[in-house]
Amino acid sequence: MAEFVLQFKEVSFSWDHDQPLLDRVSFGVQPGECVALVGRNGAGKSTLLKLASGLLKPAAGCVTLGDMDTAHTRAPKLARSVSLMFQEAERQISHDSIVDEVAFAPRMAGFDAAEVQRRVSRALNLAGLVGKANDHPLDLNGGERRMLTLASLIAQDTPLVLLDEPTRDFDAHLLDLFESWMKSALGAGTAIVFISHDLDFVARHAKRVLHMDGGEIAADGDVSSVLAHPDLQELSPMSAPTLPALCRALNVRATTRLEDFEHLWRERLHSEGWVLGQDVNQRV
Ligand SMILES: Nc1ncnc2c1ncn2[C@@H]1O[C@H](COP(=O)(O)OP(=O)(O)OP(=O)(O)O)[C@@H](O)[C@H]1O
Repeated sequence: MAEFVLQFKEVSFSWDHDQPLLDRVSFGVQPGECVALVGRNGAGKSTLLKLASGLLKPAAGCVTLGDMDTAHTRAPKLARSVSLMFQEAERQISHDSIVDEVAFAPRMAGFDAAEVQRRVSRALNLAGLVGKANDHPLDLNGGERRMLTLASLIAQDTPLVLLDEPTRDFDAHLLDLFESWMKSALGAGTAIVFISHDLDFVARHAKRVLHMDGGEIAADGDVSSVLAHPDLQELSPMSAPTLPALCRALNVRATTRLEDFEHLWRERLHSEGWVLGQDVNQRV
């Protein structure tokens, strides 16, 4: 079995020959990993996801999915290993009913009717679309259409899922459904690579963050080390997630876990001679 579900080896790509967009980018993603891709607008994040899906081919270097080189593997075979939600997710919807949209990928993959039915039911259930199976996708609002593309990805059931700003347009209910699906998919060993400008969402879910800047991966590490690093603001104008930003302002070691913050903050107050009571905090 391949060690990585996705690997970039020295990958370069440009839309315009005079201006390379990605310059010898290398990284690997293992089964069950949750990786966030962050960076300023135009850094090349969406392009990188399209290269990862095999929709684009590198100008130099290679992208592999398991043991398949995307440059030399046909799309139907790649589709068993990877699925992608576009930034403009509604543009990838092409059927007149929700159920047909979700059934399309498993049908194309050659599954029998019973398996297609099983996958569609599971996907509609996880995406909260059971009661709308026969509706037209145009009857859905923006967030629901994004959930419909998620349902199509769930029905595809690939070991690697790529998501380009997946939580745009979500209300609290859809975000809840989406986060539940994410946790269960990761628990089942699916690898997820997602782009997001919502750094609190990144801090809640990603175990690892790739920060793209200047055509390369400028930082690759856990959430606290990448998103709370002072260089982040210098690399690109992104504010840190709420908790690491608070830690920084209070001069407490950066963390993305509320329990850790509480512990660190109590330690700090204790070291400064404060006594913490139920109702009254006073200095001795
Ligand atoms: N199909 C295309 N043809 C030509 N240039 C493109 C194409 N797609 C993207 N680009 C250019 O490539 C650069 C990187 O775009 P990309 O969408 O990959 O960045 P991004 O980091 O995802 O940005 P954002 O956060 O705004 O979505 C931009 O300058 C963009 O204009």
